[in-house]
Amino acid sequence: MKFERLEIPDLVLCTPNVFGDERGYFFESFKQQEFERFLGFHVPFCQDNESKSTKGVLRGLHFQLPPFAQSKLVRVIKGSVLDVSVDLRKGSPYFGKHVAVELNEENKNQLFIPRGFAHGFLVLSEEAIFAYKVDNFYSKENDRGLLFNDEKIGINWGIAEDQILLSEKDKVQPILELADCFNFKEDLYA
Ligand SMILES: Cc1cn([C@H]2C[C@H](O)[C@@H](COP(=O)(O)OP(=O)(O)O[C@H]3O[C@H](C)C(=O)[C@H](O)[C@H]3O)O2)c(=O)[nH]c1=O
Repeated sequence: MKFERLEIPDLVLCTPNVFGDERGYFFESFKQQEFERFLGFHVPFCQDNESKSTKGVLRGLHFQLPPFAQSKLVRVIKGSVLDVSVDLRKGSPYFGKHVAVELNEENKNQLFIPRGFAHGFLVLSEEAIFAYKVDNFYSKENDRGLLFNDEKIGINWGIAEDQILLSEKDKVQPILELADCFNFKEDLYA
């Protein structure tokens, strides 16, 4: 697995070594030892999630409030998505900034998104199967979100808004200025 820090360095792009042969392919999708050696800390993943969505679906931007905040290790099993992470950590030099990367079944790239970020993705292919690990259990009461088209964040989703399919919840998420829930700290788990 190759690891690469992105423009917001706490976001880590992970590219697996894929072994192809006449049958198809094999790759190790997660190996705790090498993952944590790169990060320099333990990530207590405790839940795996999977969702399937059709073209134009946008899920996000979501996060959970502390102490239920979640780090995520996300990947696309089928199709292609534009994956976006927004830094919500007060005190971070990147507060309110976002990083967008394409994750798809061809590149098999994964993205590690630490606690303190809002996360969402737009489906670019006809269908996408999205799978991810989280390091804190789901807490409906602490599930929060940001508006996908908040001008203060300024995400270019690459398609007209009337082409985007949102859940009713995601149509009415608050704006960045109301997000006052994370402090930037060196130790994610302090
Ligand atoms: C996230 C989650 C949801 N649910 C239930 C709650 C609802 O009845 C149903 C769909 O939930 P929701 O519409 O919040 O699902 P997504 O829009 O895919 O939410 C996810 O979207 C973005 C991409 C994220 O990064 C988060 O992981 C997560 O918020 O699954 C559970 O039972 N457990 C869970 O962990």
